[in-house]
Amino acid sequence: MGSTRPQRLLRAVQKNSTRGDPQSVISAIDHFCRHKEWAMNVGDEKGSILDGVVSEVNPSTALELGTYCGYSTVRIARLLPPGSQLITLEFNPAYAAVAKQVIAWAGLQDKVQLVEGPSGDLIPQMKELFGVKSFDLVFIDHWKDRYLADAQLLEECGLLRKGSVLLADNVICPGTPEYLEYVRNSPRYESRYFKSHLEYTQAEDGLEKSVFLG
Ligand SMILES: Cn1cnc(CNC(=O)c2cc(-c3ccc(F)cc3)cc(O)c2O)c1
Ligand SMILES: [Mg+2]
Repeated sequence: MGSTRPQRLLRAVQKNSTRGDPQSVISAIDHFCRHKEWAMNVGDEKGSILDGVVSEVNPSTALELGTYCGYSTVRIARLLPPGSQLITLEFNPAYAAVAKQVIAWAGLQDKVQLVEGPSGDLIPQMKELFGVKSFDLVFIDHWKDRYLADAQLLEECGLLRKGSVLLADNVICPGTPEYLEYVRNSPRYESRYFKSHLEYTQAEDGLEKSVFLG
């Protein structure tokens, strides 16, 4: 059985970055994806926008939907203040296994709770599993046809408070039309589009930042 792309990405991290140095892990993944094999990480250009939003929100409790190889998990966790937690949900066990090792290599395992399973089942368990009251920031980057359902589920489970920020990747490419329509037209959100490019390409993509108004 040959290696998978996530496994080759992990090997590139272990070869080309310094253990315990998150920035070097981010750079190693970006180099691998730009020069060796494209992979669906949020990437460096959209990643800088993500960094800005994380720094602005300065979350005590953050949620990520869609871990993949842990690239955005590392980007977010490296900016979290001491004592804060990032919970990241991944459906695919093979991705979760790689992400766990990437997060550990970056030395961020104490700030991150990686949970395997379907987001639709796990979101209603966040309070009982992790004692979460509400999320200050949610980075949405999983299956594009789950964005709307999971945003509404977060509302219904009382996991959003006045001022909670949703940041959604890929709202143009591959696109999340029903989610965009919802957050841009709902009186419960103040939404703004950050124009960018699909990771490691010149195709248009962007992030949608939506503040929950309560
Ligand atoms: C299988 N799976 C596990 N997690 C997921 C969720 N992520 C995506 O689907 C995803 C896809 C793309 C993308 C793929 C092909 C293409 F031509 C253009 C864009 C980019 C992204 O940033 C993504 O987050 C999918
Ligand atoms: Mg994405």
